[in-house]
Amino acid sequence: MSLVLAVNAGSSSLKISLFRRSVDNAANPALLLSSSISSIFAPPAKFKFSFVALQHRSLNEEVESIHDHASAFMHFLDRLKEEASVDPIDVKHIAHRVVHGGDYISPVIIFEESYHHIERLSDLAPLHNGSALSVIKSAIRALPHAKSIAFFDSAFHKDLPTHVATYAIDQQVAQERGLKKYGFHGLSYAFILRAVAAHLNKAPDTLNIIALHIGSGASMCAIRNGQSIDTSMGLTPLSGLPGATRAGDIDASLIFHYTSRFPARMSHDPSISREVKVTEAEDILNFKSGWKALTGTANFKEITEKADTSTLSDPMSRTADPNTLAFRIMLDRILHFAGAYLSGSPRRCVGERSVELRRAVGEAVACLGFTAINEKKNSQVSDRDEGIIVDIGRGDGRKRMLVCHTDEQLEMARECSLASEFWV
Ligand SMILES: Nc1ncnc2c1ncn2[C@@H]1O[C@H](COP(=O)(O)OP(=O)(O)O)[C@@H](O)[C@H]1O
Ligand SMILES: CC(=O)OP(=O)(O)O
Ligand SMILES: [Mg+2]
Repeated sequence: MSLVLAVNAGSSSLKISLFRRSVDNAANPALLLSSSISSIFAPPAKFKFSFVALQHRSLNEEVESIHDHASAFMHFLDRLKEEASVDPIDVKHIAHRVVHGGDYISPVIIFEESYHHIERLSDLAPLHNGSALSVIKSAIRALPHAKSIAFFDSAFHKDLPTHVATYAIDQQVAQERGLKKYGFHGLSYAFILRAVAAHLNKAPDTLNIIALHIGSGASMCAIRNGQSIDTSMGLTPLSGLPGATRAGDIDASLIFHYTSRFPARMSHDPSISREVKVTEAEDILNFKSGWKALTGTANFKEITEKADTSTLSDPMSRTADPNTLAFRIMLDRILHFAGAYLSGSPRRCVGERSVELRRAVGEAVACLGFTAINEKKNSQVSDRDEGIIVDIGRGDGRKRMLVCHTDEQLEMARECSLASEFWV
């Protein structure tokens, strides 16, 4: 039996799915079971295990001993054996999502060289590459007979136009140090592209889409003729939209207000005047900012429940309510990128999860020619919706809003299953 274990180390979660590959249908690996461990850094972690073959019978537990991605992975392996009676020895391929691949633009088997390449990029994805490597290390230790293969988020954006990928800095330095826009969430965008193409019965390379991936990390991607032509994240997953703990785009000079160069110039708060190093400023912008810093919660669902969305049409809002402010900031930044991306050809807009955010974005982009949202359809899309695509627009306009349940694990399993070089 050919089993592929697909492991997705996100910034707040670990999602794992087990697939069976069949040689005659390599493009469609069959899902056997899936698991997700969320709130990894807000203990107790929540562990879910769902058996597809058993009508999605599931196991839900809070696990005190999970405190990072590696312990989450080891807990999964224990449950795999105990609950699903799958002997890990039967798993011969493990597909790992790695956010930053640098100049690696295709999946690679993890050997010493590729491992160190990913390690060297850890600074450029501080919430991700290190966690992914800790899982890769655990996997190699626990399942030494299996091939660990890295699939890169950045690969989907490999052909960004030069003027989009280039920062206006000294180009010699930029080239020597690889300082350019890479873009991330590429496995998700690849999945969405294929799913939307199948839904519309069109070839992926004819599609124009604006895709939104809004999780703990949030980004947007303009896809023209099936290719990423712009995306909101950049050299690192810090830029673009704010995330759970990430600031998103800021004036780059803001960083100096956390360092010794600009002590307390604009504040009487003594905590700001103390000397802070650039690495600490990086830590603040990656781990201690975003909507967690604004509201106290990293869970956007809670924010949408508390935010006052009745005042969104007021462009001059002066809201002081933290949840409403966080929601508005998110909406404002999404519309900023949507406006830029929409200046090209007509597109479909694809998003997921938050009913409120979809409604707010839908109302705001209606003036750009999108069909208005059908509220009933919008609110009926469930978190767990198995139907991958839901069209939440009213009628059949050319510009439509779709909801797509993304699946980065399936994308990796499919790529892994199709790549004959991994099966020799
Ligand atoms: N129904 C929902 N409405 C709004 N936000 C949601 C909803 N469900 C999940 N979220 C947000 O998505 C986050 C998880 O995103 P996810 O992409 O799965 O995590 P990761 O970034 O670790 O991969 C949650 O912490 C929460 O902020
Ligand atoms: C790139 C990124 O931010 O990933 P995630 O949303 O899984 O944290
Ligand atoms: Mg994720």
